[in-house]
Amino acid sequence: MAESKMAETLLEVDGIETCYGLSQVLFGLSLKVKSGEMVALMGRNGMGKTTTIRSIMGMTGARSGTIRFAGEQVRSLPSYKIAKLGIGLVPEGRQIFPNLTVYENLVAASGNRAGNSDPWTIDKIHALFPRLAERGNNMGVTLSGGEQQMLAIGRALMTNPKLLILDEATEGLAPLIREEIWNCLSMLKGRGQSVLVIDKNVANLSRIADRHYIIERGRTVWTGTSEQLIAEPDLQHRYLGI
Ligand SMILES: Nc1ncnc2c1ncn2[C@@H]1O[C@H](COP(=O)(O)OP(=O)(O)OP(=O)(O)O)[C@@H](O)[C@H]1O
Repeated sequence: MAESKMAETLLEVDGIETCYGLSQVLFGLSLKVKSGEMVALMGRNGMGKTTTIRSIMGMTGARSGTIRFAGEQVRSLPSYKIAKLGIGLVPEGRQIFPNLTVYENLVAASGNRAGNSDPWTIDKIHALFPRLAERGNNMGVTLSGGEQQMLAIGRALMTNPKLLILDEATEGLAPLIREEIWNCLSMLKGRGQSVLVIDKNVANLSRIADRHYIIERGRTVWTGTSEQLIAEPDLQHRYLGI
């Protein structure tokens, strides 16, 4: 049943504090993603969204608090172990492998550890983003920004993640490509994929995300559903500068 599936917490971040050297960026930040949910993380530049993702992934370890993923405590695990538990990351700046071909980028970390009954395959990724099939033999470095983002999403999906995280899903992309990425996210939500997404487009986020967290100076200052976010335009003005 969708109801009982929605009730299961996949990711639970509770009271994390994260620093870069002596500079503390997160001050007791908490959030949750339930199975099958699409959750948005919003906030103005520099408020700690990327640092939250880096903390979850173990790239910049949180010094306190708890992070549980799929029932396991992951706060002090190395990044590769956290990824293997089933988190697919589409990082800020995409970070595709520039000296591998598009095809090699897609298959480099592919797998189905979670035992997804309808796993992503290269053919399905090509059907989702036909441009990646056309450019299969091209080196990553030759791709446009939009193609790189499609590749980064395709690469993350090829790991068949329990949770897909996108940091700046559509930042810096041309309008048509942005639309393609939003359509892709809608389709993923329809498939029941759990997603944590950072983006600045509140209109699109409130169209497809189930819940939202607004971060201000390393703390969660608001959380609610899309309906609640739309009903409070003042919030967008106060915390998002819109
Ligand atoms: N490697 C780093 N070393 C020191 N400070 C950092 C580092 N990375 C980020 N910061 C600082 O941490 C704070 C939060 O940055 P973060 O990138 O998490 O914000 P953000 O909300 O993702 O913003 P943006 O939308 O600009 O990406 C900022 O003040 C930033 O300058």
